[in-house]
Amino acid sequence: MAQRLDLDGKPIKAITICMIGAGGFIGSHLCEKILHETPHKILALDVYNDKIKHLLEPDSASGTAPFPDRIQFHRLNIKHDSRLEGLIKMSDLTINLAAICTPADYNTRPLDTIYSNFIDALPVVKYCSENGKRLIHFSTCEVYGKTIGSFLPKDSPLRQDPSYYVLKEDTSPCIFGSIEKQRWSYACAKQLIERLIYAEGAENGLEFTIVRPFNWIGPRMDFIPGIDGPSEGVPRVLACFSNALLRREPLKLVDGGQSQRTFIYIKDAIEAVLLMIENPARANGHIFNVGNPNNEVTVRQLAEMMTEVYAKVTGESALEKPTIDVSSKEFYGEGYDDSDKRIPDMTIINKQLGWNPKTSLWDLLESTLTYQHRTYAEAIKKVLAKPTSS
Ligand SMILES: NC(=O)c1ccc[n+]([C@@H]2O[C@H](COP(=O)([O-])OP(=O)(O)OC[C@H]3O[C@@H](n4cnc5c(N)ncnc54)[C@H](O)[C@@H]3O)[C@@H](O)[C@H]2O)c1
Ligand SMILES: O=C(O)[C@H]1O[C@H](OP(=O)(O)OP(=O)(O)OC[C@H]2O[C@@H](n3ccc(=O)[nH]c3=O)[C@H](O)[C@@H]2O)[C@H](O)[C@@H](O)[C@@H]1O
Repeated sequence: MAQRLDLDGKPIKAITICMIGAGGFIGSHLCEKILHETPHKILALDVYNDKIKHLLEPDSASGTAPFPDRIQFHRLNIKHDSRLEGLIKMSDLTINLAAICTPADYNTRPLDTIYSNFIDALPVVKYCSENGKRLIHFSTCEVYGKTIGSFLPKDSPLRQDPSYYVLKEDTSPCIFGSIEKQRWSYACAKQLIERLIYAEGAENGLEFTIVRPFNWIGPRMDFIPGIDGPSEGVPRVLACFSNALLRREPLKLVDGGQSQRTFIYIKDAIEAVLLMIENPARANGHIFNVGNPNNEVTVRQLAEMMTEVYAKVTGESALEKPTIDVSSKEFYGEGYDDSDKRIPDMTIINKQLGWNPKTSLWDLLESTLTYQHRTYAEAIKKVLAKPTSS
């Protein structure tokens, strides 16, 4: 492999990365990228490894594992495993991705959500700080909560002013709903761990980078209920809509699908993370928005576009009535609330890492839905063909 250079033209040394939550959606893509394009080694920690099996196990043709000396899987739960500190000590960098991060859990399992996103992350921060190890911690764009503009009257011209809705790392406030709105348990726990990491940096010199992903989507995100996850489970919107399309059921629009999101292709986003890994001098001490401000849609528009793309990639006609409205109470239960709009300001990541997203929403949906169809269509057909027991 040719010598890799950082953004300042200096050679990049091979490092060992302790990746916690490596078996998840983002972790699986990050492992692939690191193994294919860099010389770095990975200690992959997770309770599951289904999404990275192809990187760990011998392939049937050659009989050997693809990266035997570069990735080592450790099945462990960071809540209670004494191996954690040793693995962090053995590494140059720790990346923490572990979390409960599906909105259906925030108001129905608020204790698990808070423990997972705050309490369980504490030892990771502590071990990094005490052992002088660098940390890249995954937070979320949800820490911004609602936009300032959402509190203005509907017809206020100020709603058109970007300073009322564009979300900027060092100036935007964090605006959550009341405690009864348990939706915000996740955002609040993530906010507090961000503050703790920042304070460890300020008081004890911890070298940290905080990532705020804005709706990263792509293959391997979450699960399809009843196929590779619980039948009653509610994944994030990409998987919910994929599931409905695969089953030829209408896509459910929560409270009219008026909320807005900017979606970014996982492969674009992972490039930003690799730049952070390999350019510590430019990334340390920073909080980075990672999103695609050009891909904004309402959830209703997302449903319409996914329906159109799915028809194109499968050749199947769309349903006559492709969407159906549901109330948030019916869909998520009591205590749900929502972010109205999420547009990332890109100034800081542009300046520090020169990174920009590339893929349009249409293109990323085309490759993702092609993957969903290829991966799940047969399994869904089998499930639908089974007679239901009455
Ligand atoms: N996907 C996104 O767009 C997005 C957006 C904002 C924030 N994030 C954050 O990025 C991180 C990764 O998200 P993801 O989409 O890959 O989620 P994911 O659920 O696919 O991955 C998380 C992984 O962490 C593991 N994990 C959870 N608790 C653990 C524990 N106690 N011990 C060991 N492993 C544990 C899970 O098994 C899972 O494999 C999370 O912190 C999430 O809050 C993701
Ligand atoms: O991805 C992110 O950046 C962050 O935001 C997500 O939160 P959210 O975008 O609200 O979650 P989704 O499940 O992706 O839902 C997006 C929107 O679609 C709506 N939705 C979801 C599912 C569905 O079937 N129908 C539907 O209308 C939701 O109400 C919400 O308005 C999750 O909190 C995290 O994974 C993450 O931290």
